[in-house]
Amino acid sequence: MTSSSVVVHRDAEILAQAVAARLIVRLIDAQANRGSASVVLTGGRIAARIHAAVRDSPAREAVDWSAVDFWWGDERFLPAGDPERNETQAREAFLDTLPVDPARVHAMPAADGPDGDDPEAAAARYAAELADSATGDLVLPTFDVLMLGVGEDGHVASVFPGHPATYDERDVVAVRGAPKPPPNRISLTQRAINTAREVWLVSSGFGKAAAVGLALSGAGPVQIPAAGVHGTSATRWLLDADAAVELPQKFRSLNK
Ligand SMILES: O=C1O[C@H](COP(=O)(O)O)[C@@H](O)[C@H](O)[C@H]1O
Repeated sequence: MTSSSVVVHRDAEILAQAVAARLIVRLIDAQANRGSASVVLTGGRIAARIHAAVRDSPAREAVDWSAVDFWWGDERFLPAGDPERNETQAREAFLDTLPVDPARVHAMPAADGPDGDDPEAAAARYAAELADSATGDLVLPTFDVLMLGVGEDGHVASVFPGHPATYDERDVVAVRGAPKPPPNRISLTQRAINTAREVWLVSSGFGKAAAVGLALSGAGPVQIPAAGVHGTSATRWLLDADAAVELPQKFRSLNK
């Protein structure tokens, strides 16, 4: 049984604080049930605020950070340490301040990594790393929570509207010619995203309102990739009030 919900917070700061609190509790519960936890991080502006809120929360002490696997939903295919890499931003915002196990921080390969400037080979390498962490016949580990930002155009991870990634049968793909810089990226596909127990779509600001509204109004997953993702147990839309201004009426009445 999968549940779907929309929660609207007053502003971006409250949204970031609330998502950080949710994330900490989710990790605590996963560790209580299974001894470890697995989270997929996203990039972007609201993610940076969530990461900082986790870092600054006293409740972070309740998580065994050495028993958390960190994965990424997408990466800007740039050299290691580039400030535009989602990995660099997450490390600086919170991972470098927490007692994580470096072997459990699974960054996507960089453009100066073992595959050089070849995003297809880098994507295949990340798929292999995921498969190595999977159990039984699975080719992906089971993610407890997978967070996504939502682009103004409705993209999630680096799955952009109308791009081949929207109908790719693989779990990890190289993206070339992305409409948002940089053009070369690596991304989980919607198919891979949809294996996570919980998928959280986090969105802030008026610029996201149209995409969020379309995604929750039945748009197709190629036109609006955010419309094509869900968790196996829960799908949560976590919004600030500005991102929620074009929500369909049925969601607005629940979030007055
Ligand atoms: O480029 C990307 O953009 C999206 C959204 O970022 P935002 O700053 O508009 O919130 C992000 O989710 C994705 O991970 C990132 O690579």
